[in-house]
Amino acid sequence: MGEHKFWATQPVPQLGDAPPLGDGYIEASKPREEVRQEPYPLPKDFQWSTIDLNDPNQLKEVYELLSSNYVEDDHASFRFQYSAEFLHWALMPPGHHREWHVGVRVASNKKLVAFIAGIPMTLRVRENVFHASEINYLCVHKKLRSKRLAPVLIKEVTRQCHLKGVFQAIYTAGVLLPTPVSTCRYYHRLLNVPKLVDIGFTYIPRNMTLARMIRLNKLPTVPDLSRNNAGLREMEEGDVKQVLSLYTRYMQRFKMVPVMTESDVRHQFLSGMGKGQRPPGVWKGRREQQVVWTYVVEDPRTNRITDFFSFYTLPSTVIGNLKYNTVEIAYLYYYATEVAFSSGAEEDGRLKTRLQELISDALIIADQAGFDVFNCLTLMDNNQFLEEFKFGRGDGLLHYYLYNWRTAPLAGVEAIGGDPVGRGSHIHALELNSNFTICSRLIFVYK
Ligand SMILES: CCCCCCCCCCCCCC(=O)SCCNC(=O)CCNC(=O)[C@H](O)C(C)(C)COP(=O)(O)OP(=O)(O)OC[C@H]1O[C@@H](n2cnc3c(N)ncnc32)[C@H](O)[C@@H]1OP(=O)(O)O
Repeated sequence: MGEHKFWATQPVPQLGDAPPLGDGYIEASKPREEVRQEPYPLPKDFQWSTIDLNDPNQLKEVYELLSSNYVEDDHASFRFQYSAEFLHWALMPPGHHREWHVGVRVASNKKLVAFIAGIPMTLRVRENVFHASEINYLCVHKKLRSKRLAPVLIKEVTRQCHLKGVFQAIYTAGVLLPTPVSTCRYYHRLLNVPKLVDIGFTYIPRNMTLARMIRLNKLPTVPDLSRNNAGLREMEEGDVKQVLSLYTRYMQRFKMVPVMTESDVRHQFLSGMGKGQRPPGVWKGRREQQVVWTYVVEDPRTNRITDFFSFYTLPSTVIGNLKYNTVEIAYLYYYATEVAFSSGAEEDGRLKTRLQELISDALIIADQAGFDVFNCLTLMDNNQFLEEFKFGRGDGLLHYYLYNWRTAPLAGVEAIGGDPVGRGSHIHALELNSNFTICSRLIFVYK
């Protein structure tokens, strides 16, 4: 991994450190008066700028910076294309701080050339629950790379977190830094096969034809749990309490999870639902400006919410393709089911069956809404459906990091049946070209 001049100075586990014996902070928290009061110096010609994402012009500036300069795959074929609605949703959860949306501008013309953002959260790592910030969207304009601006941005957002009394953080990156707490792999379920072949996201293997590939990936048009009064419908405001309860209980299965409140659930699962109403029972098409898609299953006899699942939209720009500008990608978000709490359900396969019913419907909904591909990571209970649903192993890894918190490594990729390579190639018998290296919202839950 070479030398890390910056990371060697930070309170993170260093390479080669022995796994910690117990969990805890690396550096003690400081009282506010001991936190550095003035911003870190920037190179001459640049200035700090707190970004007000409620101002549509500033939101657009961030959107434009990221659209042209954010994460690309290794072959420079795809680049994340966050929409303004997405950024508004992802960066303004309940309790967010304007000061944690840190920008750098050129002093002379005020052009936004770098950005980093934090949002507050409550995190549970094993049995410890603490306030943390989730850091994301670190971006330096392509023309200003390799000038050590990134460490200054990181130090400044850290200072801003310290000023609010937050001394721990979580973040993900495609690059390997000191030192991941876990690593996950992306998996992809092809939906619009001809387009994905056209743009080079995937290809037709030698012993396969396009027609056969389309047939193999074809999905039904109506979600199964919407038939026979089985209770599938979009989540609504009135479901918040029950979804929170289901989420909280289900997440007990995992070792690293965001702890949510009612307002978090409302924000994460409803506020990005977009404009307008889709009539009940209509599965085709999408709402204007919709970022997150959340569905619940309501037991028609008891009116209890027994399950939920969600996914969000994050298109990627297709770089240099004449036919297509973007690839529409759905990312699996959170899900939970009551079945997990009925005794013996895991052992006798009922949990697996139920998860498959839910995710199968998520795929159908995404397909009907015109998504090209459905992504997920090797975390939560995703190993229960990757193979059956023809998810293909991607070539992108996502490393998870904790700042100023020590804990033994958590299972990530290994959670998938021990041999992701074999299983992955078995699933699809084809290689997927998709090194999407960072998740827009973090989903960090491991067994
Ligand atoms: C208590 C609260 C704490 C809050 C803070 C918690 C920590 C948060 C940490 C941030 C979490 C971010 C989560 C995300 O958003 S991950 C997404 C990152 N963004 C992109 O990949 C977009 C495209 N790339 C760029 O914009 C630039 O290449 C970036 C900005 C990434 C680096 O710019 P540049 O290429 O011009 O480099 P430099 O000369 O300025 O600086 C070089 C130094 O920077 C270290 N580096 C490079 N990439 C990353 C990276 N992704 N995370 C952490 N460190 C990174 C690198 O190892 C080296 O340090 P060292 O190896 O010498 O030591």
